[in-house]
Amino acid sequence: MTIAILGAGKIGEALLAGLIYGGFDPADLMFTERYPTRAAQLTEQYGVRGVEVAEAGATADVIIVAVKPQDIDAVLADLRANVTGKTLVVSLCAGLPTALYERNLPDGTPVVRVMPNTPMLVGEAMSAISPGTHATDEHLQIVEDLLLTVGKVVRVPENQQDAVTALSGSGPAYFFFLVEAMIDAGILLGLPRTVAAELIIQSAVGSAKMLRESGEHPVALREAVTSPGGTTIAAIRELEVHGVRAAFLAAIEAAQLRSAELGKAHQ
Ligand SMILES: NC(=O)C1=CN([C@@H]2O[C@H](COP(=O)(O)OP(=O)(O)OC[C@H]3O[C@@H](n4cnc5c(N)ncnc54)[C@H](OP(=O)(O)O)[C@@H]3O)[C@@H](O)[C@H]2O)C=CC1
Ligand SMILES: O=C(O)[C@@H]1CCC=N1
Repeated sequence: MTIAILGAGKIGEALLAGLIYGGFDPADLMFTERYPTRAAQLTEQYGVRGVEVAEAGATADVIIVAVKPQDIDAVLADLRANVTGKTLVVSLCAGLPTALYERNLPDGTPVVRVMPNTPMLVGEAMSAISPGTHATDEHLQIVEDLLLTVGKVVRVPENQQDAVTALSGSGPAYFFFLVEAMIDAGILLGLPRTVAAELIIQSAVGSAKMLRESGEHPVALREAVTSPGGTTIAAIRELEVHGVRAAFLAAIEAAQLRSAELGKAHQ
């Protein structure tokens, strides 16, 4: 099975690296990139061929679209004439519905919409997949197997993809933002930046492992840290006073609305 990744930017390169790390033969992979210097650098690093979108469309069994949603029209125009209705098309693009691809590609084209995230780079992606009209269970299985090499996969109805995008697609950015803010707090308290960073990053990794491995609800884990009359409850009170929970609800809702907007721009 040959796979072409269209747009080897942040998420496209993460997938390329992850697939190779997961055992794919670089000879079965190709990518497209607009700038020759970037393409040459990727070829040198991964041993994968850079090609034009037209060649990728004509030769690959699976096309994975990883360009920004704003760039999709040019890609569809280049693909249209070069794919057959049998090529499996996988979209990683926020907001873009499978119907957009189905309308612009040959009749019967199987399309699977995916929302991955960047922890793919370390084999810890969370990806959600949804079939378009012509994607069969077999197509979904192909995509699921590909993504299992770089992390976890869930299947969701397509109408949940904007919410997924807001939660796990953008999610790593919220955690990084939190870590950044906590390191700044360490600076405020007079700690050297390197020490503050080590304290917070290890606390983040340890907390994530506890969430995954203990099977406990986050509330129970937080309560176990929160001693009566102690330090943690003093901090939690400030988080509540500053509306941090409400800020997360509003922020994630805004991300969902933006995902839906990106889709509407291409209807
Ligand atoms: N970053 C993330 O965490 C996630 C991103 N996504 C989705 O993945 C997609 C890519 O995002 P991201 O990787 O962040 O963006 P990037 O801008 O890093 O990557 C997009 C890449 O596509 C290239 N490109 C654009 N048009 C073409 C074209 N016509 N032919 C070939 N290459 C092209 C761009 O080149 P150039 O640099 O020249 O513009 C760029 O290298 C988006 O649709 C996004 O919604 C999904 C989940 C998570
Ligand atoms: O910010 C974005 O639009 C993309 C989609 C999800 C994560 N990054």
